[in-house]
Amino acid sequence: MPLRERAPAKVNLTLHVLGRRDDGYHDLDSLTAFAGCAADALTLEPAAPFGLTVDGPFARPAGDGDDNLVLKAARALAARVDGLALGGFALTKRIPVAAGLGGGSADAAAALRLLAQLNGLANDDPRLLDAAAEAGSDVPVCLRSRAARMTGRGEVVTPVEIAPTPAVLMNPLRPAPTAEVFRALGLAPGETRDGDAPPDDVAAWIARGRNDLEAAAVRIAPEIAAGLLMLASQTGCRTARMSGSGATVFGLFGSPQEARRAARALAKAAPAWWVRSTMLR
Ligand SMILES: C[C@@](CO)(OP(=O)(O)O)[C@H](O)COP(=O)(O)OP(=O)(O)OC[C@H]1O[C@@H](n2ccc(N)nc2=O)[C@H](O)[C@@H]1O
Ligand SMILES: Nc1ncnc2c1ncn2[C@@H]1O[C@H](COP(=O)(O)OP(=O)(O)O)[C@@H](O)[C@H]1O
Repeated sequence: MPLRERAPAKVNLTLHVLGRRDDGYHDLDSLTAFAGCAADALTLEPAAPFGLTVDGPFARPAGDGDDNLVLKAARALAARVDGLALGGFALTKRIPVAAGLGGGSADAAAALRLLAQLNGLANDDPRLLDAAAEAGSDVPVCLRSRAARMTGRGEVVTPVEIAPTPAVLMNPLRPAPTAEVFRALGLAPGETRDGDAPPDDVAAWIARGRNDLEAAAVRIAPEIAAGLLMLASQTGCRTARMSGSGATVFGLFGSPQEARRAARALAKAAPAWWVRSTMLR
């Protein structure tokens, strides 16, 4: 029987960029949450040879080659754990790719959880955390897949309690490559910006927050501005913002019914977009 894990989409409720480091990465401060029903599915068959098959609506852009983050994460863990038992992975790809939803990172984290289960490793085993950080900046926060404050390059993860938050996610199905968006932000190496301590109240943290990558991402994918306008003008959402490096935008609502109603209206108004209503936690 294969082992199974869900790999839920990540949403950056806030994303503040605090500076560009000399190693080319940016220091971030982000309140991050996870979608209840926008997720990839990953299985691991211990008896099968090491490898990966991919199916689902976004199988092609994700690819099943060596650069898939599932295999990259598995190799990063195998390099740290002598005699690590592996197996055959099968991924069903339902999260749009290069969308600011951390789909590849969620898959990498799910692969690490499956390997931890197979090999009897604890969730807080430092080798698991190191392998996650090597696989990508967003992978550490995806290991737990519950709301957290993410700082540093992404590797410093502090759990945050948030009330389950009804949301609509919408993506124009145009990729917004993360590195390109950070480049478009145009910070010089070593340049820093002041960061504020977030308010204790999570609702205020979200309401007063922002996504510093929004303007840079709009220059690369102008549809983002149209999505934000649709959310703000047509749905009555409390907050409309971009997730990660885009191009996914999200609206936050007072109730799941309002979110579902808005998702139906948006899917009709923008039939070429991927639209989902979900709870963020
Ligand atoms: C922006 C965020 C916010 O959660 O999300 P996405 O838009 O990818 O979902 C993440 O920081 C993305 O994390 P991840 O997608 O894992 O990025 P990585 O593979 O580590 O890095 C890809 C590239 O993005 C840039 N990068 C990434 C993270 C970071 N803190 N600073 C950066 O400058 C670098 O140019 C790097 O080469
Ligand atoms: N399992 C995977 N799912 C999606 N993309 C993947 C995966 N493995 C590698 N990639 C590559 O990683 C890049 C970022 O993908 P993704 O995680 O979807 O971006 P984002 O974090 O912006 O949503 C893409 O260029 C894609 O080709």
